[in-house]
Amino acid sequence: MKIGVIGAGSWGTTLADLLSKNGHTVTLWAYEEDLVKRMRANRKNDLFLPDFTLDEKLEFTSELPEVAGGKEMVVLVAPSQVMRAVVRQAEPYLADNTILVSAAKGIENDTLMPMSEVLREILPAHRLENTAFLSGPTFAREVAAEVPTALTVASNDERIARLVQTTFSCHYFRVYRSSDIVGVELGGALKNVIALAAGVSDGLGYGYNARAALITRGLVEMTRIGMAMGAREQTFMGLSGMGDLVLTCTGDLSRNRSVGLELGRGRKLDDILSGMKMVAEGVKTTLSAYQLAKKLSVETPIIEQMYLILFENKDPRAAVSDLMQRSLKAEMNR
Ligand SMILES: NC(=O)C1=CN([C@@H]2O[C@H](COP(=O)(O)OP(=O)(O)OC[C@H]3O[C@@H](n4cnc5c(N)ncnc54)[C@H](O)[C@@H]3O)[C@@H](O)[C@H]2O)C=CC1
Ligand SMILES: O=C(CO)COP(=O)(O)O
Repeated sequence: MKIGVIGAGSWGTTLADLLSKNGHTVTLWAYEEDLVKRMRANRKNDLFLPDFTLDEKLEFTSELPEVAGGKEMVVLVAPSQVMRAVVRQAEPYLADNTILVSAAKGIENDTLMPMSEVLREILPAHRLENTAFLSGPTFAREVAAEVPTALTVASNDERIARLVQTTFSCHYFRVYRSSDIVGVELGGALKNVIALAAGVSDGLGYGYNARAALITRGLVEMTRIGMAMGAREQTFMGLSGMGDLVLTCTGDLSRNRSVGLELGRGRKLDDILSGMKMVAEGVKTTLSAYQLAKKLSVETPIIEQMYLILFENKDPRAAVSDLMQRSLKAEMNR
């Protein structure tokens, strides 16, 4: 297949490399023109995925018409807050039957939309059946190193899900199918908020008990928001829900968990973010998730405390104390 990948961060670069190794003809678009020049010269993404030499057949561009035009599949891997702008610019160049695969994990600020709703708003109706959403426990560096990985693709159209599944799957990358788009993409977006909280807890020096509690109760909050948005409860028990939540709350490769760790150790958010080239999607998604939960009248105490730490400067220790001293309840798992 001829495939374009929009976004040469660590995940877009890794997926482009994988697809090229799978035998497809792949063009990777980077936002940074200089990076394109260096990737052409060195076959390395020194900004976002150093240490890996990219497949020799992979092509690079900074021109959207080149990555979008004449492609059977285009993979969207820009950060979620800029996805709308990037897709709007690329859309006019897409062929009528191009399949779009979104791999971003976030909820847009202001509109509070997951990526499927953003796409529904900006794409012409005929494109919507040709979309799929890829999510799951997938640290880019591990996939680039060909470590066994499993994840989920969701689409309304079973044929599209099957096609994406076979296009991406290989001996180290196993893709499962789902028809629950909102569940799959919200799992990936909301787990980042809980990963920030798990990082805060570890940064404060709390132990494994606290982390296990955050993961378990965090999953309940994710499920509640998801169900209020029309997702299936069962989806949150899968790779794109619990799978990605466990990975990101416990894995030291997580950027979101790292930001939380630094917050727990007492650093200020602006300070932490100013030293990062990469995106920690959970920061902006916390604001969206907090507002979305309020709008849907869903109880999400961990997300609320994470919002207060990030956006109202609340002391992390006070946030944990407030979580612990809420009124005592029966254990409700949804
Ligand atoms: N890195 C990972 O392990 C995984 C990341 N993801 C998701 O993939 C999406 C992309 O993240 P990463 O590849 O990790 O990015 P990254 O953090 O490695 O790099 C940042 C990316 O943002 C792009 N960017 C910054 N400003 C931009 C703008 N104004 N317009 C267009 N692009 C801009 C940069 O060019 C670069 O591609 C995110 O939603 C992330 O949650 C999903 C699974 C795994
Ligand atoms: O989504 C991811 C793994 O599935 C990557 O997590 P971070 O964005 O926290 O690094």
